[in-house]
Amino acid sequence: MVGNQPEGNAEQKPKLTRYSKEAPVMPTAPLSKISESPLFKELRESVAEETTAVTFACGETIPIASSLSELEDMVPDSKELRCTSCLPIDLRWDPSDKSVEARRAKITFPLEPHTQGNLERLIQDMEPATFGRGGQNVYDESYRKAVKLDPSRFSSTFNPYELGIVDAVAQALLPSLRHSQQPRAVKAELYKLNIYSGPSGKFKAHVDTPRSPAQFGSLVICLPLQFEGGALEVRHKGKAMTFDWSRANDGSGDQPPSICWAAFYSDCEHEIFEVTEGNRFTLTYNLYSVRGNGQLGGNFPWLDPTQLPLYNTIRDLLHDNDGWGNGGLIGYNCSHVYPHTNKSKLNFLLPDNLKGADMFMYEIFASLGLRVRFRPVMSDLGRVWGNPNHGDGSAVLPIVGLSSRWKTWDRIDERFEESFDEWAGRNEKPAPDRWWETREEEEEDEETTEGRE
Ligand SMILES: O=C(O)CCC(=O)C(=O)O
Ligand SMILES: [Fe+2]
Repeated sequence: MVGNQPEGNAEQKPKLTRYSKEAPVMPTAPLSKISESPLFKELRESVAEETTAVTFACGETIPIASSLSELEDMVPDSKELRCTSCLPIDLRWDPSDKSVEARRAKITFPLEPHTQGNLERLIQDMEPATFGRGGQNVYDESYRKAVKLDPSRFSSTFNPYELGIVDAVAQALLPSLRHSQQPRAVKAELYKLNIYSGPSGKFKAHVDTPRSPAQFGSLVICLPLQFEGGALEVRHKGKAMTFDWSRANDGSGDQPPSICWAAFYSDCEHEIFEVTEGNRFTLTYNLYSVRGNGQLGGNFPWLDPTQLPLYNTIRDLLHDNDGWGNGGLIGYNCSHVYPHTNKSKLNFLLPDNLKGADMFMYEIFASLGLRVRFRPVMSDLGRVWGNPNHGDGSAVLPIVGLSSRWKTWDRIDERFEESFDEWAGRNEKPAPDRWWETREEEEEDEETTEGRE
């Protein structure tokens, strides 16, 4: 993300910094007076601190009442508008054996004792859960041991909207941006039913494959069944959040049976530790950023960037005239991954699909009148050639600010691959001279696609 200095008096008028056309190697930002200043040092340090402090995952536990009257009792104060409990959940599926009666292809959660046999039938009817590796769907029990069912084969009475889960996710992970043109909202789309069974069900560290550039996260709902182990750990920038739902939700302890849920940005690495016993039963949803329905209530939860800790630091830096001269560029490496391989989609969706700290930085820059643009920036190509295998075998393409594994995106934009090859000297064409760039002929386009200040 790049913020140009705002238009101001003649001295502060912005001017774009360019990299020399002759530069054949990876451009690095020229040191300027301003980038060496103590204020800039403070900014770098604060950004590093603040961006790791921003939330990347959230979750909750919702108790299940056995009946409508119990549900009413569980909410003693009628003024309590928040949805704090839910009713039992029915799940029905298409059995592989068509002669199976409908009542035998149905489970109610919390599990009714007479439906134990149905649970076993469901597991039999499910399919091995594959995952994407090197652009292909593979089944490898040493990496992922689970069974899954596609939504075309099951339906359930569970609805994450009714329980306020989607609203909670929107508030925690996708608050609306003041400087976007319209409010944004969250759409949750049912993706799979998964069962991780003991003794060795698991899903080792991975990043979910986004189904579209608008997908910003994943939602996992854990239904009440007895299991041991199987904690979900979500990681981002050296921090980890663990959601351990074993015992918590089957109602066998002091607590009522419950629904547990977690949502996280899709580029965050996560892992399901081994289920040692029982069945860990989850519904997964893809989360998309969509246009909101308006603000008729006048109570839309905008972010107020002026209240963010970094706001003052950046404002002071901009007002520090000594060093800016004819203006300049401030570069900020995004802390999450975006669909950087497709320039038109990147510009079309931004800033609406910005996540966590990136969204805060955008708001700060925009509220200070900076013109914000997004650029994929290459870095450290040696890592691509030197270490083609990373973790689960996928090649790593490091991009400053947009560090990503190839496998994260299903379709790699061909133009991007071509430029990448050119840049890396893999063919005869001259290497592109700039990645951290602004091209004169693109200026008009950018105004219409990105000029959202
Ligand atoms: O079941 C879970 O906790 C998460 C599942 C998961 O990571 C996935 O399906 O990609
Ligand atoms: Fe996942």
